Amino acid sequence: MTLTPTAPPHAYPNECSTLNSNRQAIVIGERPLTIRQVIQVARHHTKVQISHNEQVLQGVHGSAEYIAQAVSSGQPVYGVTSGFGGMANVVISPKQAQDLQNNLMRFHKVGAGQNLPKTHVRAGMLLRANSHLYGASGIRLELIKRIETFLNTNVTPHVREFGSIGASGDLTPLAYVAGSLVGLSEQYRVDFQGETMPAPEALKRLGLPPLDLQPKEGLAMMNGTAMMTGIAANCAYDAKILLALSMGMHALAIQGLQGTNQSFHPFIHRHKPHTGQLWAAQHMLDLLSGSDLILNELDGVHDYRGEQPIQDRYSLRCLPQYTGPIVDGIQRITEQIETEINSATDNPLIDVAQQASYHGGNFLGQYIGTAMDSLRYYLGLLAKHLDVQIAMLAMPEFNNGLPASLVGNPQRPVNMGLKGLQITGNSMMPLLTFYGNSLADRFPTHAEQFNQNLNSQGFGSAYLTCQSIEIFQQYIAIALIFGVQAADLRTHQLAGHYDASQHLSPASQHLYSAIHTVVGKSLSADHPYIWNDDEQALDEHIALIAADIAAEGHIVAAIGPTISSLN
Ligand SMILES: O=C(O)/C=C/c1ccncc1
Repeated sequence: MTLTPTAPPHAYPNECSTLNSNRQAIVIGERPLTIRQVIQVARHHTKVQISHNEQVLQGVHGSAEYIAQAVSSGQPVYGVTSGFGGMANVVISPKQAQDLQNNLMRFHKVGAGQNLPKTHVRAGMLLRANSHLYGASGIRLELIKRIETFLNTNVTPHVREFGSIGASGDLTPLAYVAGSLVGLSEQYRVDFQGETMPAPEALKRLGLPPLDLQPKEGLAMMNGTAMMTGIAANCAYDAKILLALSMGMHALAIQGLQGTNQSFHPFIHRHKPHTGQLWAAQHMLDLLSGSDLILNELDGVHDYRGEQPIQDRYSLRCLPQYTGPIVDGIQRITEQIETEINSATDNPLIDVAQQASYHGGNFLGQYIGTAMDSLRYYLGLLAKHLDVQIAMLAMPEFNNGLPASLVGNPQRPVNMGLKGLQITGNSMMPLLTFYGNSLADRFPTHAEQFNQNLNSQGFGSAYLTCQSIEIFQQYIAIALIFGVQAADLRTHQLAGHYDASQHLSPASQHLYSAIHTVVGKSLSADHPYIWNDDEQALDEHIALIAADIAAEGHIVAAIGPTISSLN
C-alpha cells in the first residue's frame, strides 16, 4: 500500500490578493491556503476561484467515479452502502444510497443556540471546498462549485452555534451548510446579501436547481473539521494582532515607568537562545529605540536609582523570558491550523491512483482542540502580564514617581484618575485566565453509541477562543489608556510638558498617535491625555479603541512592523 501525501501540487502559480484588495481572486486547490487568505475571503470578501488545473479536476472527478463504481458493483463502503457511525452494521442497498445522504443532512440538523457569525461560516465553507479539491472525498465538482458561488455572491447558510463535538468533524454545523447548498428544504435558511430567506429561494435567485446528492456526498461535505478550523483561523489571526499589541503596550509601559533597555541586551538572550525569547528581546529593543523616556544602558553600565531598585522588576526585566514561550506557542498553533486547513478531513478517503478507499478518522479535531485550548491559555498569560504592568503604573510605590492612579490634574483633589479603569481591568483579567482552562480533556466518552468515544471538542474550544479574543480586545484597550497616560506624565516629569509624542520612541509614537486619533483627542503639550476625570467618558474610549482593534484600523496599522515580524 502506498501512502499519498495530502499536500497539493505546488508547481502552479496562484494568484493571490493582498489584504483589503478584492481585485484578484484566491485560487483554491493548487497550493496551501494560508490563514491570511482565509481572512481575506471570510472577512474582506475576496473572490474565490476553483483551480482549472487538470490534475486537480481529474482527482475530484476520479474520486466521485470511484464511489459510483463501488456502489454499482455492490462493494461495501462505510457511509456509502452502510449506515453511519455506531449503526455502520446496517447494510444500505444501492437503491437507498442517495436517500442515505439526504437523510444525513436531516438528522444532523439539530443545532442549538444562536447563529454563528458569517465570518466563521464563510471560513468554514472555504475550507470545505479546499479539502474536497484534494480529490479524496468522492464528491462532484458541481457541489464544490456551489461553495464557490455562495462565497462569491455573499450567500451564507445560517448555522447554529452548538452541536459539534469535533469527533466525526463538525457534523451538525456542516449539515446546515450542505443542506443549504443543495436546497434540501425550506427549513435551511441563508443570509442572501443581508436578507434572510429559505435556501431553495436563494438557489432560485442564483439560477441553481436543487441538487440530489450522490452516494457519499453528504458524508463528504459534513464529515470534517472545516467549521472549527475556520473559527480557529479567525482566532489565530486575531491573537497574533493581540500579541503584537501587547508588545506595543509593554513598550509604552516601560517608557512610562522609565525602565531600562539593558534587560533586552542581546548578550543576555544569546545565552538562552529560545526562538521566541530572542524575538521578544530584539523586538523590544526595536520598539524602545530612540526613546528619551527610558534608561539607555545598553553599554552595560548601571547606577543606583535612589529609592528604586537598581534593576527593573520582573514584569519589565523578564519580558523576553515570559513572552518567548507564548510567541513560540502561537507560532506552533498557526502552523497546526494551516496544516489542518490544507487537509482532507472526511472519511472514508479515496485513493484514486490505487483505486482504494480507506476507513479512518481525519475528521477528529484534536489538533484544533488542543491548539485552541493553548491559544486561550496564552491569551490568559498575556493578560496576566498586562495586569501587572497596569498595577505598576497605578501604584506610586512602584511607578517611579508618577501620581497614584495616574491622576492628571493634581490641583483638583476629587480627581481619582484611572482608579475605576483599573478595577474594570481587574474584572476582566481573571476571565481571560479562566478561559485559559482546557476543554479538550472534558468529553463525553459515551457519544454516539460509543462510536465517537474519543472526541476533541475542538469546535467548542475554537468558539470559546473567540470569546477570549473579544474580551482581550476590550482589555488591551484599558491597558493602552494606561500606557498613553503614563507616557504623558513621564514626559511632564522629564521634559516639563505633556506631549509624549516628542519623546517616545518612533515605534511607540505611531501607536500613541493612533490611539489619540481613535478616541478623537489632539496631542497637547499643556495637558496629558486625561487631565480631569469629568472631561471624557472613558468607557466610550475603551469601546472606540476595542472596535478599532477588531476592525484592524489605525491602531493595528500602527503596530504593522511588529505583526510583520511575527509572520
Ligand atoms: O464513524 C464514523 O466514521 C462516522 C460516524 C458518523 C456518525 C453520525 N453521522 C455521521 C457519521
